[in-house]
Amino acid sequence: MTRSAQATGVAPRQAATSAAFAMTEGRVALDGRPVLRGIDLRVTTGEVVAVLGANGSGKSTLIRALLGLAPLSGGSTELYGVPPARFRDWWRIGYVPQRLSVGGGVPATVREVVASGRIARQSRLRRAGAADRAAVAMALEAVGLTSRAGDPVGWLSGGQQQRVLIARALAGDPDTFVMDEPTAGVDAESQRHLADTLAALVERGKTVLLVAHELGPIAPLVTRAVVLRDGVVVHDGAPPDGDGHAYEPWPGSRQ
Ligand SMILES: Nc1ncnc2c1ncn2[C@@H]1O[C@H](COP(=O)(O)OP(=O)(O)OP(=O)(O)O)[C@@H](O)[C@H]1O
Repeated sequence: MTRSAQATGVAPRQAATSAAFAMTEGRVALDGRPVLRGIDLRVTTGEVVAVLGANGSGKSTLIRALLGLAPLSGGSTELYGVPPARFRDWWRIGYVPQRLSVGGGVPATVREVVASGRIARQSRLRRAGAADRAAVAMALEAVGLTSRAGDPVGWLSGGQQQRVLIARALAGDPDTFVMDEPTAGVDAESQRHLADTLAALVERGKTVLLVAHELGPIAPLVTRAVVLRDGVVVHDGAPPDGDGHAYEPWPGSRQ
């Protein structure tokens, strides 16, 4: 009897590419200390996943490992079915790091930082054009910073700088957004802007993976919570009721 896979000739591996991220038994050691201790995580298209956990539980390290920024000491991870080292479609990922790191007197304007989000979309053959300028203008509008476009980013508040980073990711129109603590230390107005921006992304079927201490106004948009404790996943499922602050202890968590 012929097996169905042989009969159809369809490789079973194809299903894996629908996942934006797929980590299997992922391990990371920093300074010789295990920080991630065997993480299995698969994030599929259209999910809005919040990574929660106490300080030092490994949230940022997980995000960095998923993007190939922190090398694995064990296990494997893939972006859209491809290991990070061989991944080329970086325009598909919009990464919003925890903080803007253009201090030290770099006089970049808000518009310039946002425009840098178009780089993965450009090539040596095609320089910035009307489509890029339109995407930057739309991204600035989406985060409510159009009127500050010409200002040096250093003049903006922490919450506004966070919005610049989000606009930079929006400008690239990626499929997946990865945000490291977009709500941390951010004023109420910026949090509301973030919630509105996320709602529009969700509407368009984008995938979102974000790290948070507390979810605040974005809580209703989150479809799944992954809770870390000491480098392992102790809950993967329904998001918390309320603002996401009550992640520990987690009812029914895997201990
Ligand atoms: N470069 C590094 N070298 C050594 N240890 C590190 C390094 N970066 C992080 N760590 C340690 O790894 C652990 C996890 O850090 P990580 O930043 O991933 O946690 P986190 O959950 O994101 O924390 P927070 O909520 O405070 O941002 C912590 O104990 C931290 O001290």
